[in-house]
Order: sequence, then structure tokens, then C-alpha cells
Amino acid sequence: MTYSVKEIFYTLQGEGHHAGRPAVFCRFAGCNLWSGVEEGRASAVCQFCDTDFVGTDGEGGGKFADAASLAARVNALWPVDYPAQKYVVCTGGEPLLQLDAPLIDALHAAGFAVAIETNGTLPVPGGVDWVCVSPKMGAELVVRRGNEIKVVIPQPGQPLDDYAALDFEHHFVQAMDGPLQATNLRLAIGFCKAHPLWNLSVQTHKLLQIP
Ligand SMILES: C[S@@+](CC[C@H](N)C(=O)[O-])C[C@H]1O[C@@H](n2cnc3c(N)ncnc32)[C@H](O)[C@@H]1O
Ligand SMILES: Nc1nc2[nH]cc(C(=O)O)c2c(=O)[nH]1
Ligand code: SF4
Ligand SMILES: [Mg+2]
Repeated sequence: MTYSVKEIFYTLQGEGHHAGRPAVFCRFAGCNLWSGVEEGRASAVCQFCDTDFVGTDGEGGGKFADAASLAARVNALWPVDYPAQKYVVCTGGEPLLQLDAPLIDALHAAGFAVAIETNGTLPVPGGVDWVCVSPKMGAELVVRRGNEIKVVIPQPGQPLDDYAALDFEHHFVQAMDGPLQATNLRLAIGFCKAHPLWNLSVQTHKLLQIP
């Protein structure tokens, strides 16, 4: 199939369990919980998104006619003299609208471990090596197991106790960025201290001013 990709870049994973790890990010275009157009934000299921995932005009973005060509572009960003620890984070937008078995196979063939950042509303294909789910209020959570669950807070009514009972290895809360970011960070810190299963995920790439 043809893949629509907003941007591809090499940076450090900023969030969650693998914060600090070098990774190629493949940001797929499009999401099932918001159009990405500002005028539609207030009526979207997910209203707090911090990301531009519309179109294919970002750095390294484009339409890729097949899995091999997209995997080759991802691979081209990895340091040629260091073919170990290869790690690609598929994000978006919602990557599970496009990530499929041929692409996972092509990334594996290029030597990559494949991670996803997903809103958890779509099934995860087999072979994904690291699954990070970030549930969104108002959207049904179908991905109820994985490696990490990373809950953006606050989202009114979110069932954090129910999330704690799901089958995840690591549990994170992440302060919602936006006008109330400082307040949300205090809330997240207090939540972790009161519920020590949960650890704080800081969006370190924003502090570091890297992509
Ligand atoms: C842009 S999303 C893309 C992947 C997928 N659609 C998802 O929602 O998980 C990547 C991560 O950023 C988080 N995120 C989005 N907007 C945020 C914000 N304003 N503050 C903090 N985290 C945010 C999401 O919850 C998710 O964990
Ligand atoms: N450095 C960095 N780390 C990230 N972790 C999750 C991101 C995302 O937008 O999915 C992201 C991102 O955009 N940049
Ligand atoms: S589900 Fe993810 S990509 Fe979609 S609007 Fe929400 S945070 Fe952004
Ligand atoms: Mg981001």
C-alpha cells in the first residue's frame, strides 16, 4: 500500500520508558480522533494534540509507494557506522491507520526494532516490538495490553484505576502541554507521589529543544 508520512527524523525518544534513547521517528499523516485542522479541534474526540500531522510536507515526509521504500528512508537516517540498537518509533497522527505487516517486516529486515505510539483505538499488528498506548477519553480503548501505558492528564473522568489493572509493564502519567502546563505538571507529580505504581513522563525533547 501507499504510506502517507508527515515527517521522518532522527532524534532521542523524549518520553516514557525509553526517554533518552536514539530513535528514528516516522510520523504518519492523519488521525482517527482529530482532523488536525485547528477549526475542528473543539469538536474533536481528542482536543489537546501538540502535533502537526496533516499532509506529507514535513522534513523527510512524503508518499511512499511501498514498504521497502519507506523502510529504506528510515534506514538512511541511522548512522551508517553504527548498525546496532536500531530503533524506529512509529507515531503520528495515529500510526495504526497505516502500519501493517509488510512495513513491520521491511523495518525488521533493515535491522530495526519497531516501536509505536498509539491512542489504543485500533488493533496492533503482530511483530511490533514496543507498544506505548496513550488512551483518550471519549474513545474506546481496544489495546488493553502492551509495554507501556502513558496517560496524559488531566482528562476529566479518566479511569486511572482501571488503566492500572490492564496488562502493561510500565505506567506513566504525562502532563498535558498547553496553557495549563505548569499546573498540570504539579498535578502529575502529586498523582505519582500518591499512586506510586505511576511514574512521571516528562516531555524531555521540549526541554532539550530537539525534535
Ligand atoms: C501526538 S501523539 C501520536 C500518537 C498517537 N496518536 C497517540 O495519541 O498516542 C504522541 C504522544 O503525545 C501525547 N500528547 C499529545 N498531545 C499532548 C499534549 N498536549 N501534552 C502532552 N502529551 C501530549 C499523546 O498522548 C501521545 O502519547
Ligand atoms: N523526541 C521526541 N520524542 C517523542 N516521543 C513521542 C513523540 C511523538 O510525537 O509521538 C515524540 C516526538 O515528537 N519527539
Ligand atoms: S490521538 Fe494522538 S495524534 Fe490524534 S489528535 Fe490525539 S494526540 Fe494527536
Ligand atoms: Mg510529540
